[in-house]
Amino acid sequence: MKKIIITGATGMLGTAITNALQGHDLYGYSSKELDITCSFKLDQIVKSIKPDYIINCAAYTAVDLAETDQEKALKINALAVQKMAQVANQYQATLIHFSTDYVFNGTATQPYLPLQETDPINVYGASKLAGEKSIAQVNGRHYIFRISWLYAPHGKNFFKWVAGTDMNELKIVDSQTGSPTSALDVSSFIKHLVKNDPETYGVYHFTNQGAMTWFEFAIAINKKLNLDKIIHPVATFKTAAKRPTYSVMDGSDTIQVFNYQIPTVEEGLDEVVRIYNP
Ligand SMILES: NC(=O)C1=CN([C@@H]2O[C@H](COP(=O)(O)OP(=O)(O)OC[C@H]3O[C@@H](n4cnc5c(N)ncnc54)[C@H](OP(=O)(O)O)[C@@H]3O)[C@@H](O)[C@H]2O)C=CC1
Ligand SMILES: Cc1cn([C@H]2C[C@H](O)[C@@H](COP(=O)(O)OP(=O)(O)O[C@H]3O[C@@H](C)C(=O)[C@@H](O)[C@H]3O)O2)c(=O)[nH]c1=O
Repeated sequence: MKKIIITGATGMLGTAITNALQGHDLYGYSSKELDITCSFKLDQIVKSIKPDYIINCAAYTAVDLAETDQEKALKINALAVQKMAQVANQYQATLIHFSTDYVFNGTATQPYLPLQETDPINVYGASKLAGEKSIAQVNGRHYIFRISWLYAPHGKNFFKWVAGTDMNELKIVDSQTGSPTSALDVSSFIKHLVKNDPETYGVYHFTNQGAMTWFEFAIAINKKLNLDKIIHPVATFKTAAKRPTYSVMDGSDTIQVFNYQIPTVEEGLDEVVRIYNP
């Protein structure tokens, strides 16, 4: 049994990780209970709990809003993360942090490797990259997992939007390719990591295996849930933030280093569909 702090514990990933880690000595904090930008409170909590792990699920994730709220995105996704890495180091805790496929510019034609050049094309991606860099500077016991296109039976996400919208006809972009990733699969992996920690710190990619466009993902959701919606592919969908055209990430290091078989995109979706309760 490990002592584990979870920040952003009521968000999509935080909820899934909290569920997966039941049985450990968990200290989960919503944004109201612990605002990670409050470094004094963060320090106080870590000092008093002295956890084995801090799992940071707190983040500014509103990709479009970030374009006009750069300061807040940076404060939460970079400055607070830097402090968290320092505090984790100070009290000998291992930090598990999550980043995104949006650190890449999307011009690649093959899956991105963890050490491949980053070049975010939107403010959210830039703020998450700044968070990664500030963790690396501290150079401690820190894992960074870049995940992508996260969805779950709970929380706010693309799967739930397609499943729950009243619209019978949807227009969905087929000009962006990535790997939809189940938060349940990320959580099962984190459970495995906490149990079998190889202590090989660094940046890793974790996504469900396989790739598709948002349009193809919408089609798959429509089919698996028997929604009977009409879904049209479109080349563009106007949004404030640019999104990478191709953001598939290579997770073979993760599979090897952690000795873990990552489920496919289809397996991930099947499990979420099975649990989803409209
Ligand atoms: N969602 C996705 O598609 C992807 C997510 N990621 C990364 O995965 C991680 C988890 O994301 P996800 O669960 O989807 O995000 P959510 O937006 O569902 O959850 C984020 C949580 O962070 C909380 N939060 C926001 N600001 C603060 C703060 N200052 N202090 C404490 N908590 C705060 C939010 O609380 P409140 O709601 O009260 O503001 C919310 O509960 C993030 O690092 C994200 O960048 C990576 C790739 C894809
Ligand atoms: C609502 C809607 C969206 N879209 C497009 C817009 C966008 O390109 C794509 C997905 O839209 P979303 O806003 O759900 O996704 P988005 O916010 O871009 O999701 C991202 O979130 C952050 C947090 C990450 O880290 C990324 O990995 C990624 O998951 O679908 C349509 O084509 N038609 C529509 O009707």
